[in-house]
Amino acid sequence: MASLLRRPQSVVRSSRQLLEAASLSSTLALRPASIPRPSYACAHSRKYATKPGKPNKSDGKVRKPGSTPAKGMEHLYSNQSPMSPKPDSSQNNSDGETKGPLPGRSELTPEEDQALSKVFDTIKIGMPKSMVKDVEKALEKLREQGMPDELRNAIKETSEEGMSPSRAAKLFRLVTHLARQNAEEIVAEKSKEQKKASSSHESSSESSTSGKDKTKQESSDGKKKDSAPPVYEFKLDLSNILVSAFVSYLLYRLVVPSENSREITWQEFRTTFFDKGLVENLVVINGNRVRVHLHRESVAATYPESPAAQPGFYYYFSIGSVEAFERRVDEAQNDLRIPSSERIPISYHTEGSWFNTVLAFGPTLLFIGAIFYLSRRAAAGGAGGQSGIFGMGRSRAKKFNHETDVKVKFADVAGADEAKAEIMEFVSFLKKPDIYQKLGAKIPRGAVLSGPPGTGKTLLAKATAGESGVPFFSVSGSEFVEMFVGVGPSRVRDLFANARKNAPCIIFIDEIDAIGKARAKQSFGGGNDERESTLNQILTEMDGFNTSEQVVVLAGTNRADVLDKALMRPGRFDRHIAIDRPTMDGRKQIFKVHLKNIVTNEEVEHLTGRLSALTPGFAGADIANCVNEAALIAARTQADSVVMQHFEQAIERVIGGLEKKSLVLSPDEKKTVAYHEAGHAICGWYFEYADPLLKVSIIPRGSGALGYAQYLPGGGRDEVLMNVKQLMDRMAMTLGGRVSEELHFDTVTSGASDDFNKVTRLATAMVTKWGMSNVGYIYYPDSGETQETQLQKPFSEATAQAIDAEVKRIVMEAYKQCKTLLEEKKKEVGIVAEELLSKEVLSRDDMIRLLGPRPFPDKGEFSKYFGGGSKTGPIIPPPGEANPGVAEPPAGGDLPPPLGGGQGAPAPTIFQRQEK
Ligand SMILES: Nc1ncnc2c1ncn2[C@@H]1O[C@H](COP(=O)(O)OP(=O)(O)OP(=O)(O)O)[C@@H](O)[C@H]1O
Repeated sequence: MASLLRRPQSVVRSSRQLLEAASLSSTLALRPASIPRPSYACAHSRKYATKPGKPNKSDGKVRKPGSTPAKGMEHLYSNQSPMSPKPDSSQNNSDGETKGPLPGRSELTPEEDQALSKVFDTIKIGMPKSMVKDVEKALEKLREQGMPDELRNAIKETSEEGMSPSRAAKLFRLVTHLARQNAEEIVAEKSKEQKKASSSHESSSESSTSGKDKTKQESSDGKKKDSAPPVYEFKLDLSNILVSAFVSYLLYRLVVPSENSREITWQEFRTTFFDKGLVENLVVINGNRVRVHLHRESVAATYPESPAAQPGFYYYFSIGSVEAFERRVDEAQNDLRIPSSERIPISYHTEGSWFNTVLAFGPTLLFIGAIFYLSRRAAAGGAGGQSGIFGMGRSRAKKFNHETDVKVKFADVAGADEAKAEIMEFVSFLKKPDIYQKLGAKIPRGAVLSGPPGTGKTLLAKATAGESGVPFFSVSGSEFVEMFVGVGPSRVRDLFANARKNAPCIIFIDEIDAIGKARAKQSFGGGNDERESTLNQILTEMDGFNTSEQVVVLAGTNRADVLDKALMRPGRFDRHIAIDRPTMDGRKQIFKVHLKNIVTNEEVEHLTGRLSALTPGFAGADIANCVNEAALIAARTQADSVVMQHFEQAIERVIGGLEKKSLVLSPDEKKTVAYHEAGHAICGWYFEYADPLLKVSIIPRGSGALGYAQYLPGGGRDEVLMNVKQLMDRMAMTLGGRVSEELHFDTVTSGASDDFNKVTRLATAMVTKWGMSNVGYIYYPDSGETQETQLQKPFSEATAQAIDAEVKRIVMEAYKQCKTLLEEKKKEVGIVAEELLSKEVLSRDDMIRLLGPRPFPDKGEFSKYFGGGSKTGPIIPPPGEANPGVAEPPAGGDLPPPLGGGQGAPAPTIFQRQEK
């Protein structure tokens, strides 16, 4: 014990901290853990102090009043344990107090006494006085009754041979026992004192009547004390001290390596111990370290102050190799002429600390643990363990519950009436399969919904699930593809297995082209095997359904043309539902759907009509975005409701891109842009078949557009066909910008490149696709349009030259047409350009004001929504348009092609800035 306590200062320090922490703890919940049982008993005895229970004199045991020990715990409070003192009358005085060490114990040695005092002194610093008293009492008790031999031996053993789990457990048991015994005695003493005090009290009250009142008062005080809730007072007893010190020591030993050894050099070893004959033997540990065992008595005599005199203390030194060490020891012994019979014995040991052992086996154990855990997880997941390692093969499909998640109904999908009608059949099949089955009809397996992005394919699939009230599994084609081989097919299997379990249900595979692309005839390098096997698995699964299984597979794609033929055959995706960009009426409906959530006071019919006329070529997603954008603009300007102007700004922004406030043009540049745009505007105004002009602007927008003129193709009608006259007028109008520059300036700029691109595309299409030239009635696909044209042109060199010549001729014709007009209308161009320079934006009403009404009647519903007296004035950009939170929309050049399946889109003529 002495050596244990004497050694590290830090043991003392840490034990003190532990005690302080325990004493400061105020919550009762924490106490049972930090306060050992004897203290708890103390508290209880105090509670009943005014009326103590009668101690059982017959067995001399001290017990908590009113309590009997629990079954099996009797020995805890008996004196029968091996460490308990045997009742011995010779050692008890009349008060029953013990004198001298108890049996099984021996007195503290002076060193132990000194070390303990040191520990207790440190503990006492800063402690409340009442506690200091207890600490002193505890030490006094230990001095009086001595240290149990068993404990002393265990400590000695530990300090000599090191700590081991069994020794730690033994020490802990012995120390706690000692502490408990000590506490019991203190409790007994206290109760005795209290008993004495109360009896003397009674006698004094009997003898003196004058003291009656006082006694009453005191007894009432006592009652008060009794009735008051028991307040626990922390008492520091020996058990606290010892247990805390011991726990601290254990912790300390675990964290800090043992200090009962010290490294020395060979020279020190030799001069201090070896040459003086103090070495008993040497132990080589692990071939790299030598532990020096000394003759303790001789060391104590030679160096009384040295720690080496203490048992369990060792010096050690490091060695390079065992051979070199042995040679050195031999040489040293030879020098000292030690006879071979008396030479110092050297033994060899291999030692490994717990920590090293754990460290050595740690990675292996971790690895085994990880494998075990992952294999269990893999086994647990997936159908029949098919999910593969780490659950990788499990399907990533999200399951939407029809009751909670899928709230979409067909009413939410506007404008896709044909597609809705087609898909409705699936709904009735899922709802009432009997109608079909009783007639022997086989139900379609699935449908591919194809169309441009944002046209509502996913929405339609969700609506199908919502209407039929079945679960909906949504997964993207790309989620099947992983870097591991076999994961794709495994996920497909899992998805279909899940779907079968949840039948009737709908599986929706979005972007199926990611896996459903036509399998290559010959594969270069075989890189697509995984994708193909995933596709094969889908084919197999879809074949595998029997006719009564109510699982419908819907797929969405933007590229139905690239899908594998096998996927589209009857029995798999039987139905092919094309969803195109909405028509004017469709857009109206979609606007109505999305306007439901918007606060606006505009008349809905007029608003939706005008907006749908303004947005040809917009898909449902674009419309949803426009409506939201308008609401954002309105919010930014702190308007109470969203008005037409906000919607138009939103559309303009989507078409033309974000306004570029930061781009400041020089006056010359601005003038060029104004005349360029005025050229377009005049052409649009005076060509009979040109698209009616909506707006001209010279505010820079988007990526590189310095100004633009916006037209309404087909006058707001959905144009299905375009004739040569319309095409020529459109091309001439597109060239109006450059021609105007030529006519008004002595040089031209690079701003017309986008116009030339459009004109060339139109002229080429007229020659190669629409049979409108001398080349003839031939269709030449664009390069890359089909697999064949990817590598070679579908026409000869001579035809190529002829095509070039024809394209050039058509463009030149359009140029001439434009030049003739603009030369004639040079004055009007000037008027519009100057107005543009002052106002920056001109609307149709401004044009009417400047040029008079357009000389040709407007087509379609144009005049209904854009006729004179339009409800809106020119669109003035709101202050601070720049909105960093909204993604920049595509530039005008990225708009849908001018002629895409009969849908003429409003490609504004854009004055392009030269890209560096
Ligand atoms: N016909 C429509 N009626 C109402 N809203 C629509 C319509 N079409 C599209 N939308 C809106 O556009 C959003 C996007 O549509 P959806 O995700 O269905 O497009 P998609 O065709 O699946 O696109 P992608 O091909 O890129 O996957 C919808 O959430 C909806 O707000």
